[in-house]
Parts: sequence; C-alpha cells; structure tokens
Amino acid sequence: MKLSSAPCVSYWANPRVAKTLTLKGLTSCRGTVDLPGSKSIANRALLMAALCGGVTELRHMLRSDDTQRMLEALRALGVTIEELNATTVRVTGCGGAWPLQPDELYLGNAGTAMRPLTAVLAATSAAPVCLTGDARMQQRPIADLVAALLEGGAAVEYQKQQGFPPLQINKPLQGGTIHVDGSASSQYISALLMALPLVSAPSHLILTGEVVSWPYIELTLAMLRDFGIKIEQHERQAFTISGGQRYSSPTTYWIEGDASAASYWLGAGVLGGGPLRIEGVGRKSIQGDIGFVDYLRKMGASATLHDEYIEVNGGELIGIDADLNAIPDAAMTFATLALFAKGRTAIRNVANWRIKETDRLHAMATELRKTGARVEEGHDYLIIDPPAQIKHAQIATYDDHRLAMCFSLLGFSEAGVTIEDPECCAKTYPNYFSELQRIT
Ligand SMILES: O=C(O)C1=C[C@@H](OP(=O)(O)O)[C@@H](O)[C@H](O)C1
Ligand SMILES: C=C(OP(=O)(O)O)C(=O)O
Repeated sequence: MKLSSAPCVSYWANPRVAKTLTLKGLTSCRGTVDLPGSKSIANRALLMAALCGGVTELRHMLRSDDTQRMLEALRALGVTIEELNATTVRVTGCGGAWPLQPDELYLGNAGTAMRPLTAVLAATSAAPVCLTGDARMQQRPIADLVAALLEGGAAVEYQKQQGFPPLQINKPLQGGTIHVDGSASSQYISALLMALPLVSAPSHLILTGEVVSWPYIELTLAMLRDFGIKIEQHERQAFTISGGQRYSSPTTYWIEGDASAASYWLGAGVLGGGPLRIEGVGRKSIQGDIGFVDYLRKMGASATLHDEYIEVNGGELIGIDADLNAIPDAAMTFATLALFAKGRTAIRNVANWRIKETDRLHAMATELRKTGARVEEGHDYLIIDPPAQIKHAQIATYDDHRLAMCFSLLGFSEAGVTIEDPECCAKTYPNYFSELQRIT
C-alpha cells in the first residue's frame, strides 16, 4: 500500500480564526436529531444530475464546505443549479457537454469532488482543465487514479508535485482495459465507475491491491443504477462497462441522512442514556457506515435500527477489537468511545486514515493520550487503553471535521474537553455543535 503523503504543511496555515469550545458536564442526550444529508451521496448526486440530459431535483441536500466545492465547480462548468430552499436544489444537466470551459477548478479538501471530477472531466472535457485544492488536498495522493487514466489513453500532467494535485487534464480518456490500485482509496474506483460509461469505447476495469472502504464502491454502483447507468460487476475484481452511455434523470432524488455523522449521535445517545431518535438513515441505508450500529451493539450499546431511523438508549460500554476498514469515517468515533469503555479497544486495518483530512492515526493517538489514555499507534491500527479517569484536554483538530466531532463526546466526561477550531466541522456538518447544545 502506498500511503505516503507529501511533506506536511502545518495546520496553523489554515486561515480560519482559531477559536475553542469547551464542553463539560453533559449528562443527558434525549429527543430527536435530524441528520443532514450524506456528503458522499450529495456530491455524487450533484455530479450525476449534472451529467444527465434533463432536470433533477435533489432533496435533503447537504449544505457544507464539501458540497459547496462540488456545486461551485459544476457552476463554473456552466451547469445551472437553482437553490429552491435550504435543502433542495434543481440541477439542469448538460449531458456531459459542458457549456463553459474554465481553466481551473478549486475543490478545497473535498475528496468526493477532486477524485470524481478528475475522472469525469478526463472523459468529458473538450479543453485542458486544471484541478486544484487547498494545502491538504495537495498532500493527498492521486497517483493511482492518474495511472489508471493514463492507461485509458488520457494525458494528465502534475502541476507541482508528482502524484498530487494540482493536475491538468490535457487529452481525453478513451477506455479499454484499465487497472486501478484501490489500496489507498476507494474513491479512485468510484471515480472511474462514474467516468467510463461516458467514453465511446467499452472498458474493462480491473481492481488491483487490497481495495479499501469497499461499501463506498457499492454506494457508487447503487447510485449509478438510479441514474440509468449499467455496469457489469465480476465479484470484487473487475467491472465491464459499455461505452457511450447516458446518465438519465430520476427526476427527483432523495439524499439519505449522513450515516457517518449518525455515529456522533449514537455515541452521545449511549453516553447520555437516551432515549435518542436519529432521523434520516436506517436499516434501508445504502451507506456502509450504517454498519457502525452493529459494532456499537457489540460494545454493549442499546441501539435499534428501524427502516429510516435509529433509536439509542444508553448502554455500558466494553472495549472491542475490530477490523474497521469498511467504515473508515465512523470508525474514528470508536476511538473516543473507547475512553468510556471497560477494557481495551483495538481499531484495525485503517492505514488509509493517514491520507485523509490529516494523518488521522497519528492525530488520534496524540490527542487521545492527552486524556490520560495509553495508546499504541501502529502502521494501520490504534490500540487504546482508557485512563482510570479521563483528564480534561485541549484537543487540536488539525482542520479535520471528524476529530472535532468525535472528541465532542468527551463533554460527557466529568473533566470535560476543550475543542480547538470547532468550526472545521463545516466540511460536512456546519451546525453540529449547535445541535449538540440543543439536544444535550
Ligand atoms: O467515496 C466516498 O464518498 C468516500 C470514501 C471514503 O474514502 P476512501 O475510499 O479514500 O477511504 C471515505 O473516507 C470518504 O469520506 C468518502
Ligand atoms: C475522508 C473524508 O473526506 P474526503 O471525502 O475528503 O476523502 C471524510 O469525510 O472523513
């Protein structure tokens, strides 16, 4: 697995004003929370709707930094996106023939914009276009996706550092037999699955390496079906994709609540005793992170999955030892819940935490230790022995929304917690902390 990132830029380079938020003495968490729309579904839905020939109304749209990056990029390409209300947008697709040809698209730190747009624009852009992002995005590898695009006939040129954005697409993707290494990110595979139906030739996409975060590939396939794209899957090894396909609009599309965000409320519902009802996602979810509920139950929580909501009623936590490769985002919440559990928790097979918003394995180990926990940081795992008593800690968040949100659970400890730069949660959940205040 190739997981090195480019040399680190200090997170203090982030221009956001560093504020702190102290949470202490939270004792209950009851009532109902409505989840915001899923980031993964929202950004796929925006792109797929833009690729349709007709109009699509996207309901329960997430409004956050990541979706804003996708929305602005599509507008720069000439797609009309009307905001009908706070959570509904109407996208007038252009069938992959973009009305405008921007020189450059800025995608912040949104992996779900950078990777799919790289592949889709390689398949559709009529002119060279440069894709760039913030300082952290410029440290997040994209070489395995670019290698696949080159094999498929595209010409892609790195603008600064080999293997990392910014990059310029100079010549279109043709299709054919393409290999892609999925051991660093499933997003490379999802991106190719969205792009290859658009080229004229058929493709055979062969997966190499030990593919990570598999459920996100299933999510992509499910949504492609909803938008009229046909892909033949050969188990977990390969896909056959006819060329010359057209995305067709489902007319309206409902974006499920964010299952990764549900993990913070599930944690709060356990520590605060519930009863808490989490609306927007449930048994019928197409998101892999719904699997968090099963592991939480193994940890001793009382949580029930209904068709479209989850109910949680407290529980006494015990440590678990689990391979959480399938749910890398929600997995972070177990690291902070581990501080409240009896016994040791091991979170395994999460090497790709190192190339996300920050090096999450190192950041989590560093911040967990501030609470008095004993933490072993392995190359792809964390082993956490909780402290006898959680100490108050000021938690650095490294411009990583999930660090801010999962450490908020320490507000349920006697000592409490101070979170630096809580506003970084705007990447996927801008009103998380106001919701936490309301519900606790
Ligand atoms: O496809 C997606 O929507 C995502 C896939 C996962 O990334 P990796 O495949 O890089 O693990 C996940 O961590 C990310 O938040 C969203
Ligand atoms: C890894 C994440 O984001 P991205 O889509 O930028 O990879 C995340 O949201 O946890």
